[in-house]
Amino acid sequence: MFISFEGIDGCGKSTQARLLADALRAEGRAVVLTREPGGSPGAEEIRRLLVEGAGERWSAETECLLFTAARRDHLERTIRPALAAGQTVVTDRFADSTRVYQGAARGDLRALVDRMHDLAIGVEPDLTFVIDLDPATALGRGIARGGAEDRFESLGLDFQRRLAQGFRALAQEFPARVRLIDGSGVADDVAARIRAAL
Ligand SMILES: Nc1ncnc2c1ncn2[C@@H]1O[C@H](COP(=O)(O)OP(=O)(O)OP(=O)(O)O)[C@@H](O)[C@H]1O
Ligand SMILES: Cc1cn([C@H]2C[C@H](O)[C@@H](COP(=O)(O)O)O2)c(=O)[nH]c1=O
Repeated sequence: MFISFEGIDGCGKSTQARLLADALRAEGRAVVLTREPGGSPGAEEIRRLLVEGAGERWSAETECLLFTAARRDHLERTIRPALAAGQTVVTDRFADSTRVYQGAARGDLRALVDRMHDLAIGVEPDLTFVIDLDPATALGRGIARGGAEDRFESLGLDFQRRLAQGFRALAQEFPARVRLIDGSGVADDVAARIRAAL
């Protein structure tokens, strides 16, 4: 089974991906917990170019190409081999992030995103959890966490609001696969909502 977690920066998806992977392993399943951009050595190199790059280094179009290239490597080197071996794959972000970040929030590039996806990726998760959290709360969690903001987190509250809207719209666009999960409250409460949906 192939499961992805999606949502705005700081919504809690890494925490929830880890909790779900731990819970499935405790039930005896073999689970590969991975992330995007990254999840394979080559894709982690592309991640450094993308996420740690300076402010306006890349256009939204170039970002779309780079995220897609990273995803192709992740798919070839990590996701497909794990699924072929009968393992469950839990990924922190996948193609929906490109649909929302590059396709909607950074520009009106959804047609390009879809063409790149069809050309180079062509698969979707079986199930996607979108962690839905108020952007101000997510920003507050990020500030409490401390450390360096990444290039996208520094784009501000209005950008995060556009993202949140874009992620909610995914649940309507892909109702068979995408589940919107209320991300408010403590992590264990959010995890319980995810288990109920699973
Ligand atoms: N339900 C929760 N309540 C309060 N704090 C939380 C909750 N879930 C996660 N956090 C904390 O909020 C911060 C962001 O969480 P996490 O890294 O899981 O989010 P994320 O969506 O993966 O963020 P990013 O996209 O920025 O990597 C972390 O410090 C984490 O410990
Ligand atoms: C896969 C993907 C990611 N992004 C953005 C979203 C985040 O701001 C960063 C990744 O950082 P995280 O803390 O590991 O979530 O990259 C994007 O814009 N497009 C994508 O396809």
